[in-house]
Amino acid sequence: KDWRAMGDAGPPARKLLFVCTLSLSVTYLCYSLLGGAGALQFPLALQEPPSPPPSPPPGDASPAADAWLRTPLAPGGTVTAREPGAPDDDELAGPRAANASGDRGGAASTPDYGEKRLPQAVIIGVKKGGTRALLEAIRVHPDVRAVGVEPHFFDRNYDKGLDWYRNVMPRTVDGQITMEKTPSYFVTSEAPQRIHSMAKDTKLIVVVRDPVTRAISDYTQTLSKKPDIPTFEVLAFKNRTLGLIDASWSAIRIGLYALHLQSWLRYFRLAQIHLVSGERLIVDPAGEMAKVQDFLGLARVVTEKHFFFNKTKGFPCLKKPEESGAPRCLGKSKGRTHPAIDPDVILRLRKFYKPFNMMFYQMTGQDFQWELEEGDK
Ligand SMILES: Nc1ncnc2c1ncn2[C@@H]1O[C@H](COP(=O)(O)OS(=O)(=O)O)[C@@H](OP(=O)(O)O)[C@H]1O
Repeated sequence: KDWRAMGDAGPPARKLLFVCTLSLSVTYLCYSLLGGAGALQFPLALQEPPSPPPSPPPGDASPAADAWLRTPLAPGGTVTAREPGAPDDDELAGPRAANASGDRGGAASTPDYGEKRLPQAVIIGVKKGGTRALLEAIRVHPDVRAVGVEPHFFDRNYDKGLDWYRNVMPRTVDGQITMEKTPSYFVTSEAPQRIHSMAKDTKLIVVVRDPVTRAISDYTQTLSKKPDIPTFEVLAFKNRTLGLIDASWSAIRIGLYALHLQSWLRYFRLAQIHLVSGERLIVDPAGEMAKVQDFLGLARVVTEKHFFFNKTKGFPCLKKPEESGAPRCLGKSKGRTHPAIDPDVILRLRKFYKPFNMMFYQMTGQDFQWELEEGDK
């Protein structure tokens, strides 16, 4: 069965899709209703909370901790996306963000020729899925130029306008693809319509990862910045005795992939959305990159020979470029050790996500096998 064609399917398939998604939405709504007034916002409950307006550039101009490839200064870039507190791992603010635009390592690599263009392909999610690893690997391709930090245009900076967004981008010559990644787009309700109105043929890439592991990874990141937060087990439940999961907690909510994908399918055909397995990106980065390059219409330039497995890091890293430089692994905030979580809680979460995962497999025609035990995969 040609699952990828489902996005273009005729009325019966669409109807089935609608009915299934509706039933999941109702399931989610029941959760929200049972969970109390705080969650009575569906479908708004699926959106990220509105962000504060971007702050003026802060003084901190330390380099990105997490780039596989250090990015040079790009003339004119003025990204100011940031959270009220410390920026997220991939979100650099002010002057640091201005350094974001551009290319792969080395000051000489920022070309002053070519044109700044709006991106033709965007990595829209998911948070903690492996989006940085993917972006840095695809940037190795000579026909790809990407902005190094997350511009957050379609969620936080939309009022700055498309000229601002274009200016954030690196210069490209004809035939090169401009890219960016901002994982929060996937769960931003306005993002599908906004990206569609920029260019309806934009290629979208989503790196998905087992929603349970993703939630723990998300929590681990928050914990690293705010060590005093309650335990994962406490935050995961509205009522632990009743086994009622708190689906309004963003760490849980982001993993309801089927519901989020539904919003994108209102504006984009499934064939325009490429899903990368976050798990496979770690065990077989070259295999996933082959599919990404095919999707982007690029020659398969990024292959096995670009990766090696770093045992200390426990992840694949990029080999050093031929002429110079060191091998490039992602920084310390990528591939963190997760805290041990109560196995009963994990089990409960697996049950919670199962119908949403099944729906997601149906919608996409891909089985990501998140229900299988490690050994069975
Ligand atoms: N090659 C390589 N090196 C290091 N880490 C890798 C790699 N490939 C995938 N990953 C996984 O990426 C997870 C972080 O995902 P993101 O980059 O999407 O995070 S973020 O949303 O941008 O903060 C990160 O999650 P944690 O392991 O929970 O830290 C990694 O599991």
